[in-house]
Amino acid sequence: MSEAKKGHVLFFPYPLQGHINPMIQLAKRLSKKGITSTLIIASKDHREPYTSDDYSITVHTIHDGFFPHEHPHAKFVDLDRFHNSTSRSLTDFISSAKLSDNPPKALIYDPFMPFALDIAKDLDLYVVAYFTQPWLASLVYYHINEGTYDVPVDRHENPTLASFPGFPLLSQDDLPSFACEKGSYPLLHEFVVRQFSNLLQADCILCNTFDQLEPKVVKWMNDQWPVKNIGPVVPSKFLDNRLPEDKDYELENSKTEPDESVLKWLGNRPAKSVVYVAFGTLVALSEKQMKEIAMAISQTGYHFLWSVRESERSKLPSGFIEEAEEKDSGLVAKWVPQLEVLAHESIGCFVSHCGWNSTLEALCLGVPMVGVPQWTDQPTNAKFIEDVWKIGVRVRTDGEGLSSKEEIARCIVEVMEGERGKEMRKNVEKLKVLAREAISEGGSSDKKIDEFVALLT
Ligand SMILES: O=c1ccn([C@@H]2O[C@H](COP(=O)(O)OP(=O)(O)O[C@H]3O[C@H](CO)[C@@H](O)[C@H](O)[C@H]3O)[C@@H](O)[C@H]2O)c(=O)[nH]1
Repeated sequence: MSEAKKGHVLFFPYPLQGHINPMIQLAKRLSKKGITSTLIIASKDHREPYTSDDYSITVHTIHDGFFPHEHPHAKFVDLDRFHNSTSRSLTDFISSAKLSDNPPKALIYDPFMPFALDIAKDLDLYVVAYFTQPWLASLVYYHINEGTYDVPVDRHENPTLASFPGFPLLSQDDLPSFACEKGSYPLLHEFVVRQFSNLLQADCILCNTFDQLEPKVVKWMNDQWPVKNIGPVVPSKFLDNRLPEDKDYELENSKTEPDESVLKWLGNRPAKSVVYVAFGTLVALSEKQMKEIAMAISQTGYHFLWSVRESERSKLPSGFIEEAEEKDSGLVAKWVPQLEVLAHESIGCFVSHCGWNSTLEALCLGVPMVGVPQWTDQPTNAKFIEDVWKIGVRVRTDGEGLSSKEEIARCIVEVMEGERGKEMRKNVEKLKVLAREAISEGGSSDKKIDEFVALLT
């Protein structure tokens, strides 16, 4: 049962699934601790508000300035339009919410949208920045904003190792993609660095990580800002099980049924025998890279489950899906219940782009990884996966950023049955225990959530 309601909090996630999910998960945890939560999603499509009974979370859409016929990614290109229109919509939404019977006390916003902080401050709310990417990437952006790290003009000229407090030395390949060369991704570079432009005015800063995962980085952070690490906010069923109904990232009334056929297929495979491959919700690999991965998997001879979004399927080698089905060697699905899959005993390793949610999920479920990072925070996450936590390996690339089938196959075999693979499995099991402890009653993240709730009530 939920506690009696204590206060009302607005959540304002950056409108991408990988950012919305950690907000939903925090809202569920806060709701169980007595907070009423409203999730505000900036969108070009209007949807009537709906409430999830289980968690007292209401979801509202506000207009982001784009039109239904425009490409869903237009808002990532025309940043000014997104900023100006969404600012107006957010101001209107908060102003009218303040006149309601249960006015909000606080706004939890994604620092990808620093304008939300200014709006909430002007409207007299307690303002909370919630990072859904790890400190590993965010701190690099912070140092760029502060002028304490100068992004090189050419990543290949004079390659030096970048040094940041609490970090191992980072090569250009380990840095977040927006931070390894001046002029590459200029819009996105400015976008991620701007997160820190007004951050000091936030009343509190949260992050979806846990203290024991990045202890050196966290120690440095704690000396600078009022930070609370409240993660991992992976659904409770796969962690502490204190919210038994919290089985996935969705809210009750929009749930899609899990794809039983995938789990049934896994059920017929021996323990730790299947290679699971997935690249999250955004990454679009080149056709060449998809083919190298497909050939690598076939070459290793392991059973595989590959989640390939509809838009990516045409990049697979022709006949690949049919041959896998015929030989019963693998399954290509359009979308899989990833948490259920990673929790399945048949899974031996996870070939991943190292998005932060996927990384936390693998770690919480004790699955070693083969990292094929593509961009944004993924290279830095992969560096920690391989060299700091030692729970996986990262595939190397050639001068054009392509990983060959031989290299991918070598990494998969190493994790599945090499000596290092055994160590990785032990290390990931240890992190799994620490992750569970952090979010369980009295754990570091649970305490931080309680402290946070106390600030709001
Ligand atoms: O078949 C699938 C494939 C994915 N997922 C889920 O989709 C999410 C993917 O999230 P993530 O691993 O973070 O990848 P992206 O969707 O690519 O996330 C974006 O946002 C993240 C958080 O900011 C960043 O770390 C990434 O680099 C960025 O690409 C995870 O929860 C997965 O469980 C499924 O449930 N089924």
